[in-house]
Amino acid sequence: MAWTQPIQHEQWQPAGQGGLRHVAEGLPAGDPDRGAVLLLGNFDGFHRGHQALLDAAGIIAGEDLPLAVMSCEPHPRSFFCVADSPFRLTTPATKAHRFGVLGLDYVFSPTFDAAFASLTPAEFAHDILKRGLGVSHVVTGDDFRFGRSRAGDVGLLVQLGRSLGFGVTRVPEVSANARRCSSSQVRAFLRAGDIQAANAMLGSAWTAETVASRGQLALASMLCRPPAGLYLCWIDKGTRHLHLGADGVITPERGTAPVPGLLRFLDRLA
Ligand SMILES: Cc1cc2nc3c(=O)[nH]c(=O)nc-3n(C[C@H](O)[C@H](O)[C@H](O)COP(=O)(O)O)c2cc1C
Ligand SMILES: Nc1ncnc2c1ncn2[C@@H]1O[C@H](COP(=O)(O)OP(=O)(O)OP(=O)(O)O)[C@@H](O)[C@H]1O
Repeated sequence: MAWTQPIQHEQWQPAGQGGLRHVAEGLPAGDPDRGAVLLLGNFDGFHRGHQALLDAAGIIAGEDLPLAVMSCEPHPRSFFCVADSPFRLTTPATKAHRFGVLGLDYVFSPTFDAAFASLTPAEFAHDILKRGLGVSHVVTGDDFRFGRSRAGDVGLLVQLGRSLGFGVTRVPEVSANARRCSSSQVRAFLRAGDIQAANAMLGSAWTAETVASRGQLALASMLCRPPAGLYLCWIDKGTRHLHLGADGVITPERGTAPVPGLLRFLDRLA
């Protein structure tokens, strides 16, 4: 699929209807999705660093092995309450939609709660990756941390994989314009209104979910919010000039208000 195209015309489907399999706890013995190559991380907004992990995983999986991604809900940042304002790049629905478009076989989406957060690195590797999902291989970046208090790093994961019988691939850092690609940096660009820089790091236009709110159209409340202003957006089948208010309400410069769905931010005009 042409990931680098700025606008993708795939059909929007609400959460749970995209055909992507959601695995919350584990896969039963004999399940065809056991033995997958699994990307490890949060993957909020699928940026170019994440794409590099997917490319590496695709090569390992080839034609034979299932390809999957781990992405917890809620986002660990929400669980640990480290965010004082909406920060997410994707709603659960747009995230699932993106994973479906990328051709993954399933998303492992455990509930990130106190019990999950307190798993030790060894418990995560043994109970979740090996026994629960039966992975054959996992793929991470160089800074992946896991387990209680972020105690596990990629070196430990390699050791655990060796003793438990799954492979580990560490993908080198991917940068854009001399900055490490990261969801945090994309959020910072969006909050500064630098849509082009955010999109360069994402590798495609930031795709936000819009919802009906008190008779108006608004950005989904969990989403990171660019500053109030006029934006060039792609919606449905064409570009529109849309005002974004400080409260997240979206109004068209002219014409009828768009209906709730996907809004792709292309540039900030004013
Ligand atoms: C099983 C498991 C347990 C985790 N436990 C913690 C934890 O106790 N504290 C923590 O800060 N991160 C923990 N993490 C890491 C978080 O998923 C997340 O990567 C981390 O909070 C940093 O998020 P950030 O990379 O978005 O800053 C755990 C991850 C896994 C897979
Ligand atoms: N620029 C990058 N290059 C290579 N791997 C990356 C890069 N960014 C993230 N990864 C890897 O992708 C996986 C998912 O990472 P994660 O969801 O934490 O993304 P992130 O962009 O680092 O997010 P945040 O900025 O919120 O911490 C992890 O294994 C991580 O190491």
